[in-house]
Amino acid sequence: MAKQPLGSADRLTGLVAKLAETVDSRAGGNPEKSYTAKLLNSGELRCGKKIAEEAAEVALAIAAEGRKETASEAADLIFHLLVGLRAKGVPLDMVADALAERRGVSGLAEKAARQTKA
Ligand SMILES: N=c1c2ncn([C@@H]3O[C@H](COP(=O)(O)OP(=O)(O)OP(=O)(O)O)[C@@H](O)[C@H]3O)c2ncn1[C@@H]1O[C@H](COP(=O)(O)O)[C@@H](O)[C@H]1O
Repeated sequence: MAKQPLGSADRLTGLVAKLAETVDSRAGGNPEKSYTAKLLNSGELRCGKKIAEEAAEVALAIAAEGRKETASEAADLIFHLLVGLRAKGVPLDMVADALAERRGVSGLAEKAARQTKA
């Protein structure tokens, strides 16, 4: 079966932007009423562990499950990544800066430059 392309990110970025606002709004909230508040309250280590767990689930889904399961695990990972970034105090603009700096630089060229430096 031909693999579908990623397609437009417009809808996803809009939803991620709203989710980021929700995550921000939950900081300092009641952990008994909000999973986000509970996770943020649990600290950076716990948030980091959840991201590792969710990332492993995405990896397993990509390797061995269907597209729907993979999309669902990816959504979990995006949510937990936002919570982890909030827990760490890393604004999305900083991630945007990191991504923007790499634009147009081939991953292979970047790796070769690192190996020359080492
Ligand atoms: N997108 C999500 C989202 N994705 C996943 N999850 C939760 O993430 C949790 C972790 O999944 P697991 O399978 O690891 O469950 P678990 O083992 O019970 O979790 P842990 O005890 O290990 O933390 C589940 O309880 C999911 O419901 C989410 N919880 C919240 N959101 C969004 O955040 C908004 C605010 O949620 P609250 O903060 O709960 O009000 C929601 O309206 C959603 O838009």
